[in-house]
Amino acid sequence: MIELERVSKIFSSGDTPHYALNNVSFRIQKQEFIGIIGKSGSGKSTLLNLMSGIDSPTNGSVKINGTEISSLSHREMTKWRLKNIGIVFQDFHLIPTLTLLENIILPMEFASSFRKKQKQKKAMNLLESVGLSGKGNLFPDYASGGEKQRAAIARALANDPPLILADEPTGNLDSENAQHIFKLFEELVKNGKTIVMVTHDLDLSKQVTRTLRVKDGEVINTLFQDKKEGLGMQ
Ligand SMILES: Nc1ncnc2c1ncn2[C@@H]1O[C@H](COP(=O)(O)OP(=O)(O)OP(=O)(O)O)[C@@H](O)[C@H]1O
Repeated sequence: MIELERVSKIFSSGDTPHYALNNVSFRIQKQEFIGIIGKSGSGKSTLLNLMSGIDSPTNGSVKINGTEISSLSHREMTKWRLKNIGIVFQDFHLIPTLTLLENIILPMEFASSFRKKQKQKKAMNLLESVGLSGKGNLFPDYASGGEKQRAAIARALANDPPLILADEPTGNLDSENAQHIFKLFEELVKNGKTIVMVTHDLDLSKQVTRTLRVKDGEVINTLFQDKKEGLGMQ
């Protein structure tokens, strides 16, 4: 599903190049639930931004589902991303002037051939699947943090992408809501999605199926989580 080969990302400040990522290679299979962990500034968000095509690598190859995404033009990338990747942010990024339901319909307006009624129905189904039945007419400002994040996840699923990338999706939530979001992700993985989630939450990072640890721009090890036997090094 995801294949990074010798990927580097260099940001230049003045004359000094800064390697946000340095020669990173790994693969992620379909239906894995990956946690990306590491200290602040280690390169986690940069890694996620390269996988989503929000940013492009200085060197190396990023393939998602066989597509070399850095070879896509900006226009092609936008179109491709709408169908292939759902993105969930720590601070939700919901549009405040649209209701939760309208926020979920929005990505379908750009990428779905559904008629208006079908889009509405799909959005209602998604709302129900994230436990927000009856909340579709709420504006984001009147929804709780957990509700906003669930709506943001429903929006990420609107065009049924195979891959969900989430940057600190539980960072603004209390532990109970964080667990709800985590359970929702687990359910999505069971139903065929692949999820890559940056997290600072150690409890959650112990519950995913695999962890990539980023340190100073390098992915230094890969831990497999076997729920019965605990963590084991690959
Ligand atoms: N656009 C940019 N220009 C210059 N430097 C950048 C840019 N984006 C990130 N960096 C630098 O690259 C490094 C990695 O940043 P990144 O945001 O990926 O870290 P992170 O692990 O996600 O941190 P955090 O956990 O605090 O969000 C940092 O040193 C950061 O300052």
